[in-house]
This record gives sequence, C-alpha cells and structure tokens, in this order.
Amino acid sequence: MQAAINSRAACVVRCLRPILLQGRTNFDCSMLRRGASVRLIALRPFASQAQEKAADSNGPWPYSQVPGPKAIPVLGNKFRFFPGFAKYDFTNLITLHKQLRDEFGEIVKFGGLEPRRDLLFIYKPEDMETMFRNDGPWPERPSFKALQYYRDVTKKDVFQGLSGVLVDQGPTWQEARSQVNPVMMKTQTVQMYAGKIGDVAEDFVNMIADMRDEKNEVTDTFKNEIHKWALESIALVALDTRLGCLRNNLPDDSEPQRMIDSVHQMLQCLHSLEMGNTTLWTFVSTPTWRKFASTLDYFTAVALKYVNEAIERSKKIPTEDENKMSVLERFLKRDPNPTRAVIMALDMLMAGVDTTSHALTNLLLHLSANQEKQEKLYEELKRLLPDPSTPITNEMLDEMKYMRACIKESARLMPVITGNARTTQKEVVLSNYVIPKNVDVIMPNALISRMEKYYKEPDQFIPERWIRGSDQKESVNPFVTLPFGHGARKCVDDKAIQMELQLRRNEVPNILGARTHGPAQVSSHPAYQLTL
Ligand code: HEM
Repeated sequence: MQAAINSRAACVVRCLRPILLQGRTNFDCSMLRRGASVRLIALRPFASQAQEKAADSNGPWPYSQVPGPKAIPVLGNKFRFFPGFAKYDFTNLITLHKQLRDEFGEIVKFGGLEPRRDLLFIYKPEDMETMFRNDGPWPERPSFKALQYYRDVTKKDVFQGLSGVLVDQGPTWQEARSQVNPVMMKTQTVQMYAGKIGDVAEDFVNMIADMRDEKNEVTDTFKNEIHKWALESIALVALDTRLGCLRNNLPDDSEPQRMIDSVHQMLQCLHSLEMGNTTLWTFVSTPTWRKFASTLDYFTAVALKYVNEAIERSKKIPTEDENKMSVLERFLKRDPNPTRAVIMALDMLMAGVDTTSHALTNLLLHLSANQEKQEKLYEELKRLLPDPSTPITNEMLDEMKYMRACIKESARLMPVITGNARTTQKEVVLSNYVIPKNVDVIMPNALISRMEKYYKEPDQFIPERWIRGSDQKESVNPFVTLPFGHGARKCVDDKAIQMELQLRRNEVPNILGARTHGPAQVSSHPAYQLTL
C-alpha cells in the first residue's frame, strides 16, 4: 500500500513541472498573511456612496462618485492604517477585498492615501478584461517602491540605473523584458535543465525520506523543506550553481542557510515597507529598511559572485552554440554587462522561490485531502507512465488532462497571489465610471475565484470542472482565474516553474500523506506586495 502511495506521489510530483511550464495551467496561491494581527476598532459605518449615486443617470459617472471609504480632511484615508482606527483588515488581503466588496459593491475606490496613488478595487471579470485590454505597450504594475529605491538610489553604483523586469516600468521595462523572453521562454531551456533539476528533486526526496516519522508522515515544518527545494532549483537556473540548501544540518552562517533566511527576511521586510502607509524609510533609515537593505546586500553579493564565476567559465570554455549555454551564460551573451544578469538572477530568486513552493504545497494539500481525486490522477499517470523512469515528453503532457485539471483547480482554490494589478495608462470606463489615468487598479482574483456566482460548489476541489467532455465542465469567464497574470507583463516564464517542480525519482516518500496543518499557503510574490 505504502509503495503504491509512494509511487503515486512520485508520479504526481514528477509530472507537475512540465505541465505548469507549458502555461496551460494557472497556478496561483491565495494569501493568508500571518504576522501582527492588528485588532481594529470599527469606525462608524459611512453611508454607502453607491446609494448616493444619481439613480436616474445612465452614466458613465465621474470618478469622484465611485463608492469607497470616505476620506477625511487632511488625513484622507491614511488614518485607517493607524492601530486602533483601522476598520479594515490589512493583514489579510482576501478578507480586506471581501470587506470592501461587501460594503461598497463591485467597484471600490480607496483614495486619500497621498503620496500613494488611489487604489481602485474591481470585482467584475468584464472590468478586468477591459483593464488588461487597455494596458498599452508598457503595462504598468504598481510595485515595489522599496526595491526600486534600493536599486536606483541606495546602490546606484552597483545597479547603474538598471532596475529589471520586476520593478521597471515603461520602455526600460520593455527593454529588460525583451532580453528575458528569448532566454526564459525557450522550450530547449526546460530540456536542458531537466537532468540537473531532476538531481535536485532526488536530493529533496531523500531528505524527506529521512525526516518521515514512524507513521510515514512529515512534520509541520515540511513547507520549509519545500522552500529549500524551490530555492535550490531556482538558484540552479538563476545562478548556474548548486547552493547546497538540501544538505543536512546546515550551519547558520553557511551560504545556503543565509540565502534561505534572506529570502524570507527580504519578503517580510518588503511587505511591511510597501504595505505601510508612509515612505518614511526614504527619509530615515528605519530598522525595517536597514534589515531589508542588508538582506539585499547579501543577495546581490552572492549573485555577483556567481555571475563572475559564470563569466570566467565561459572565458575558459567558449561556445557559440546557445543551446549549450546556461541561462546565465545566455543573458551574458546578450548583454555582456554583468549587472543585467545579476538583476535577472535577483528577480528570479525574489519572484520564483516563494511562489513555486506555495503552489506545490497547496496542490499536495488538495490531493491529500481528496483521496478519490488522487486515485484518479494516479490511474492517469500509471497509464501514461507505466515505467516511471520514462522521460516525459510534450506528447505525454498533452495527454495528462487530469493532472492539468488538478493543478488548475488547486490554483483556483488557493492562488499563490491574491490578485492582479495594473495602473491605468489612459482614461478607461469600468462599471460605468470614468477612471482617469494613473490609478492603481486591484483585481482580487483569489476572492472571486471562490464565488458561487462563477463556480458551482466553489469551495470544493473538483478538477473535473476544467475537463472538456466532463459532465462537471464549467464555462467561466477566463478573467476570473488568472494565476500567472495576463498579457505582455505576465509571469516571465511558466517554463521556469516547470523546471523547478520536476521530480524524477521513483521512490518518493509519502508526500501526499503529509500533514499540512494551519492555514492555506499564500505566497508573498514581490509582484504583489503592493496588491491591497
Ligand atoms: C507557481 C508559481 C508562480 C506564480 C503563480 C507566479 C505568478 C506571477 C504573477 C501573477 C505575476 C504578475 C503577472 C502580471 O502582472 O500580469 C508574475 C510576474 C513575474 N514572475 Fe511569477 N509566478 C510564479 C513563479 C515564478 C518563477 C519561478 C519566476 C522566475 C523564475 C517568476 C518570475 C516572475 C517575474 C520576473 C515577474 C515579473 C514580470 C514582469 O513584470 O514583466 N515567477 N508572476
């Protein structure tokens, strides 16, 4: 029996990677932010401004009439972030999105946050489509003032005015992205890394085998091990090296352990710097800013070290054949300035580790909680891969319909990211209101992906709803569930995710039986640090 479970887990995990990477699945995570829980005194409810809207007008109505929390003179809406005054739960984005929708309706303006731009929450998929279709040649995602400040101001000498795809905007974003797409989006990239990523996976599996208890279950800290695996896999691509995160008993001051700690610390600091209502850190070096900057200093130094090593390697063994080059070497070939390669590596580490590990954790959680679905998936994989050591081909992936559906369904139920975001590039009409340029529009996909309005039994894990021909197949507006974003600015590469998620070994311990206590896993993907 155990062997059967083990080999199911092996098949499932092994097959995740390629499917994810083909972009045929939308993998995402919902977010439950832990951390200081600010218990808030409810303010006297403001009258719904929606009701104040002129009932007899057909619109479109002016922006000033969009319903939302009322700003007060001088303080605007900033007081809502003060402990004891905040009516909304800023520590849990999904709850916040729900609170705003329940109170104000399908479109909500959160203004009065100067110097921050107004936030506009939209809940209708039709409005989301309008937003994406009007995001222009340089889609702008509200983001990361802190990261940008670090690169543009604090370490101007190192970054030389280059910011990278994660934080850049406008033509410079496009330039950076045009360097990334041809490298990251190549199918050969996946093939090239398959073996090495498989080795990482095997080490991961061995590590899990060691940590299983007498009931063959892993501990509550299992998600930390998944983080290590994700970091090891992403670093293999981003830094062209094995960091060694999966070694037992890592000393606290070892490079891999410091990298692991740094990923968490950096994301935590970024979250509090971006979510706070001030940019105090641009004037005063606050403790959080100092922690953030020192983490990034370490990250940057490590990235620089490995980029320089790659440069030296390619000098010793020069090759003109791009197919034989690593991702890092390809970046360097396109732009010999190592800064660009360092930035890309940093962006991949920042955006890739947390997301991928949460996505995998969530999927395993759903499969372990839904044995019948797991059985069905196992049958599919057994049929397609009777010999588990068979290399996975694109044709096989096409056949793995149930696997794809499981991944998609997991991403719907627990998207890694609470929603997408764009800044309006021009005036646009949403829900019959005229929205001006330069408003940060938040699309709470995680919330609406669980609404009965869009899905039957929305809280249930039903992969069949994605399978053509199934009697449970549903036709839902595709803008409801968009875990990788949309358009020119969507996630850089589902191929990288595929690489990271691949496990090649047959003998996998009872991952699917792993106990995962506690709340759903939600990533703090930097792309969404600002997504209220
Ligand atoms: C399951 C895993 C992942 C999920 C769900 C995810 C999701 C997303 C989403 C929703 C966006 C914003 C897209 C938009 O604004 O339209 C994004 C952007 C991005 N992601 Fe991911 N991501 C994942 C893994 C990764 C990995 C593994 C990497 C790198 C190796 C990565 C690198 C990036 C980068 C660099 C951006 C910014 C792209 C740009 O602004 O041009 N992500 N991701």
